[in-house]
Amino acid sequence: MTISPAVVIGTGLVGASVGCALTAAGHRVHLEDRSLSHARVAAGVGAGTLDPAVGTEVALVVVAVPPNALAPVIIDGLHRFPYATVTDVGSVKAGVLNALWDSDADVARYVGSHPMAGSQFSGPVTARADLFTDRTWVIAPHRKSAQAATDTVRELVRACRAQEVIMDVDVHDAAVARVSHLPHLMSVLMAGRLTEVPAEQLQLAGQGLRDVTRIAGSDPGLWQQILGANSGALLPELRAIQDQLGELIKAIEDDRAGRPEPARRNGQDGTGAGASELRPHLERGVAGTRRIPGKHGAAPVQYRRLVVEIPDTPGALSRLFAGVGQAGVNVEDIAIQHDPDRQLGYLSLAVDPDQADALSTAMTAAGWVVGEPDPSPDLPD
Ligand SMILES: NC(=O)c1ccc[n+]([C@@H]2O[C@H](COP(=O)([O-])OP(=O)(O)OC[C@H]3O[C@@H](n4cnc5c(N)ncnc54)[C@H](O)[C@@H]3O)[C@@H](O)[C@H]2O)c1
Ligand SMILES: O=C(O)C(=O)C[C@]1(C(=O)O)C=C[C@@H](O)C=C1
Repeated sequence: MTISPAVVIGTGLVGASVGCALTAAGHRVHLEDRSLSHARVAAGVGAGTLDPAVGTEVALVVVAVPPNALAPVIIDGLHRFPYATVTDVGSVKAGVLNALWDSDADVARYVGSHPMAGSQFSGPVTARADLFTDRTWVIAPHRKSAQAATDTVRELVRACRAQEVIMDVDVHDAAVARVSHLPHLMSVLMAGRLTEVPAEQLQLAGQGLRDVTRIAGSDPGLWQQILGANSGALLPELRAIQDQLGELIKAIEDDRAGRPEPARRNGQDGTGAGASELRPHLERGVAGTRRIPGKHGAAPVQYRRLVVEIPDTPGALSRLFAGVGQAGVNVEDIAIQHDPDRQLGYLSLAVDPDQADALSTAMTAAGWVVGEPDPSPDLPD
């Protein structure tokens, strides 16, 4: 299946990243955007050329415009590029397809798709050729999609080094309500509360808060369109969370009421009837995080994390990784926290649980200060 030359319409974060990935894979990419400056910046970061494509030669059109603009731009693309497969990267699929059924466009050449990769940023300046590497990319053929069109989109996904998942349009929209849109709103609510927190208290913000609020920094205009396009699937999820929030509040109220007054004042653990009601909520959270697939879409793997103190000096990281390599251990993930008071950081290494003890011993013998391996299995990222 050939995907060259390709046209990317909408050269913001996702479109320019597609352009960069395809260009890096050796394909010719023509860029279009209603904002000429976006297209220019996209070309500047290596997403493709501003030269117009010859309509009859184009093999693939990737539409990466905001949700409300998707359907008309796809329809226009099907008309202007009469032999091309047209796909889009929109976050919600059913409404776009319904609009296409109502049009006179050659719908057989359209196969929708959705890379499950992005960021809180917008525009081509933040584009990255590796945005989709190893990330899931949903392909959602419909009942009239030509097999050749689906195969062309599969080739696009391969060229962007993503992992394809073929899924029905409605199943996709229900899934993203749960794994993308509801999490987004939870992050928004949490981050919104911060507007009422005094600045001196915000100084205490740690990584947990940053993890929970990152995506709340996304473009409200884009998300208003995404959420509006998927409100049917989203509302039951929101109501379920509303119920669970009520249960959580009650559990904490009962916990509080169950503590004898001195224990409550001293902040001690309660022994009253309500004291145990909170725990199932916390355990359910742990169970949920463990269901998130691991790297490369594999089954969830519970790694263990070793925390190694690392001096803030040149070459320290490379010495540390050389030591890990000599111990024959593969590092699955890393994270660094900086000590606010001392000139050192803490490097957290996620490794196979069977190798954690041996690595800890080897690193300690080599002079590193290693925290005890966390006895509880790590949760997947
Ligand atoms: N941001 C993410 O994390 C993410 C991830 C996956 C998919 N998506 C989807 O990708 C699409 C693009 O999102 P983004 O984050 O790249 O947005 P963006 O704002 O970074 O880019 C959108 C681009 O489309 C252009 N545009 C708008 N209307 C147009 C039109 N009618 N014709 C031509 N160009 C037009 C804009 O000028 C802009 O350059 C959306 O449909 C979104 O749902 C976003
Ligand atoms: O910001 C990120 O990390 C994302 O991957 C964003 C994310 C997601 O929720 O997974 C958001 C919306 C898109 O439709 C796809 C990806």
